[in-house]
Amino acid sequence: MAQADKTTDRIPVTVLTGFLGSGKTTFINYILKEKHGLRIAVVENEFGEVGIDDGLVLQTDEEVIEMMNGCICCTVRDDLIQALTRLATERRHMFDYVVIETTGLADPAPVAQTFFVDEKISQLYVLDSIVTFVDCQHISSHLEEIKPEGVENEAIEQVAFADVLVLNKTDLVSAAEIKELRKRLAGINATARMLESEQSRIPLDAVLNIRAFDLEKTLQMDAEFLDTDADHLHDKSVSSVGIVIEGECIPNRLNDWLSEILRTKGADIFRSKGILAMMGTDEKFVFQGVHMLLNMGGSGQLGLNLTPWQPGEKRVNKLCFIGRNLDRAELTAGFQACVFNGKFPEPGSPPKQKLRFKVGDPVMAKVGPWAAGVITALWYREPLWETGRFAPYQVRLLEDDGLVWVPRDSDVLIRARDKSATAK
Ligand SMILES: Nc1nc2c(ncn2[C@@H]2O[C@H](COP(=O)(O)OP(=O)(O)OP(=O)(O)O)[C@@H](O)[C@H]2O)c(=O)[nH]1
Repeated sequence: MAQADKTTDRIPVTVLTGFLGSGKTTFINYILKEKHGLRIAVVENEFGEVGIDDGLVLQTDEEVIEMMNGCICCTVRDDLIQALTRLATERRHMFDYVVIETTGLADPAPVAQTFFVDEKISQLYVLDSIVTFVDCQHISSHLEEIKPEGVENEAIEQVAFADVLVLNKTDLVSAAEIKELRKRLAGINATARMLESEQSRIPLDAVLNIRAFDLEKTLQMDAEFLDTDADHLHDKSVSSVGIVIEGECIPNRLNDWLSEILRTKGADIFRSKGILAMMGTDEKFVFQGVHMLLNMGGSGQLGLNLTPWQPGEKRVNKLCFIGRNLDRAELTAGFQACVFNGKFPEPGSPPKQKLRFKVGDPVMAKVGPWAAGVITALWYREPLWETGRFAPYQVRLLEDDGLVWVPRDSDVLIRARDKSATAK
């Protein structure tokens, strides 16, 4: 792959755009891991009261600059100009390519415009291309959204301005849906090259250093492209709620709460993400939601390998929700209830139901496959379970001495065992 712009010595820039959750940060992490011979500086911009992406971008030797609090296409454009000027003047020896990740709600046009209308920036940088990520599962609903008068549909703008369209998350849709989507996207942008990907994995030479941005073509599509006074309006009903709360989360409560709000409000919650402290582990937990789809796990499991919570370090949970008509008080209270407040709930009384087995009985328990065990407790409960929640049995498994609890006294989950056959 070529190094910097040899002819002019200007630094090439790729602008990454694409609706919330389409796979931009996944792509950034992919390029930071790949060997491509380029030293890349990454500029991150996030829409959201609480910055999460700086934690979700892999730690590398590359330059990563985070710009927060506002949309790169409007309020922080001056910050972008300053950051790019500083990079080129103070740290020029450290990189030869720039990738800018815009927020999922950014209109790419004003960002692209910066490389033509700002004199200094246009001398230092050349806009290589606008690469737009598309979440194959969710893009259609965002393209169809009716906006208030004068407010632009960001998803359409992002597709319209793309030099390359990356149809990501092909694992979540059928081949027929992809074919249909290709037609629809071509209707908005007939000239962009389309690539398909899973986990944002695309050949890097198809998106970096391709010199695809064409000012003539852009001006034909949008005659006001270079007009710095042309204003654009964002949809004010879309906002973000950031939550920062110290403490440790109770895993099953958090899981139930997140699943419930995404199940019931996922149409309006476009995007959710967070970095969390969980009881019983020093590992940081990450959750990522796109509408109703939720991905949650230890940072290792998600391939992020964040530095674990250190001894003495305050465990501060950071979450961000972006969507339409969000209820800040309800979201904050809901999360607060998932954080352990130092008090264990009262146990309450177990149900009056008569159980089939007693302590010491040999049983087979369904833990994936059936496993032999012995009943160790009746009406078992975990200390953090809500008041009145009990499991009929706790069972010690013979194979590894592990303890499990059985949620129902039913033959589907627990059966009598012939003691002589498998007892330890
Ligand atoms: N199933 C599936 N999930 C994916 C794929 N690519 C990314 N994801 C997941 O989608 C979620 C959002 O991905 P991100 O890369 O954070 O999206 P983004 O465009 O940076 O999102 P914003 O920062 O909100 O604009 C994460 O949970 C990813 O792991 C894919 O190809 N298939």
